[in-house]
Amino acid sequence: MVVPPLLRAVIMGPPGSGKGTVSARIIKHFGVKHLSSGDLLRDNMQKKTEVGILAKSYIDQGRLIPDDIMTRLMLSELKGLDQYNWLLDGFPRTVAQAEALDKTCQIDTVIDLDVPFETIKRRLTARWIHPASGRVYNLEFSPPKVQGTDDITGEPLVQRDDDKPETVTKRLQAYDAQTKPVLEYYREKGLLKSFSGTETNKIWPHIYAFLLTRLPDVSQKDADTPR
Ligand SMILES: Nc1nc2c(ncn2[C@@H]2O[C@H](COP(=O)(O)OP(=O)(O)O)[C@@H](O)[C@H]2O)c(=O)[nH]1
Ligand SMILES: Nc1ncnc2c1ncn2[C@@H]1O[C@H](COP(=O)(O)OP(=O)(O)O)[C@@H](O)[C@H]1O
Repeated sequence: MVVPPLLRAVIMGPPGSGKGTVSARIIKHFGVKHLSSGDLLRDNMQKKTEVGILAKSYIDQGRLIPDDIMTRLMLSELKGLDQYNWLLDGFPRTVAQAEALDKTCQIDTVIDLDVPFETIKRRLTARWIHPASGRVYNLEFSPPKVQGTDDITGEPLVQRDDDKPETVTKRLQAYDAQTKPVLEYYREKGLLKSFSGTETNKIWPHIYAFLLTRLPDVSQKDADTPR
């Protein structure tokens, strides 16, 4: 029997482009492991670890965490996922990170969410999260069932400090300067698959169809509309 190779995928896109939202749908349908650099950093900040304390000073300014720290953190987490299909979200964000990742494994798919900056700015001010799980809500697009509380645990939702308008502008500048070159890096390797649009619900069916060429849908079989 021929065993298909494990999925080694990355999801990219500017802050607020929907990486977390789309990742949750990918996990639900394709059962892959998800590793989000932002969730991992927020977890470290909440626990006040050495990395967390250091990361906070960068994140609050809308700046990227230095490559060596970020790469060490993510590659050490990835070691535990060796046997699984996985999806990286928020890493790599610089060419140096992408090169370090290439030294440890072979990425085969890069999903790029190409969403205009104007659309994003509006979304981020309405974003609320459940820090413990990384679940994401939006007051207009995907509100919680009960205002201010997580649907699953009933715990309070919070707004991210770095979703303030002035920090969002800095994060978008960092994306342009440091992360756009990563798109080029993967484009040249023939791995980049871009999905353009302003609404996640319109982009998602294309991503779903694309991934279906690689993995079976493991979610409930009777749900014929992929959501
Ligand atoms: N209005 C609107 N909001 C969306 C859409 N897709 C995602 N969002 C919300 O936009 C915010 C950013 O999405 P998120 O998945 O966290 O993006 P990420 O920063 O790339 O991980 C969240 O509050 C989402 O609920 C959409 O199509 N329309
Ligand atoms: N790969 C990375 N390299 C450097 N900094 C990172 C990386 N991933 C996350 N960060 C830091 O954490 C912040 C939040 O990341 P994330 O939650 O992925 O943002 P978003 O979902 O809005 O794109 C970033 O603005 C950045 O400061």
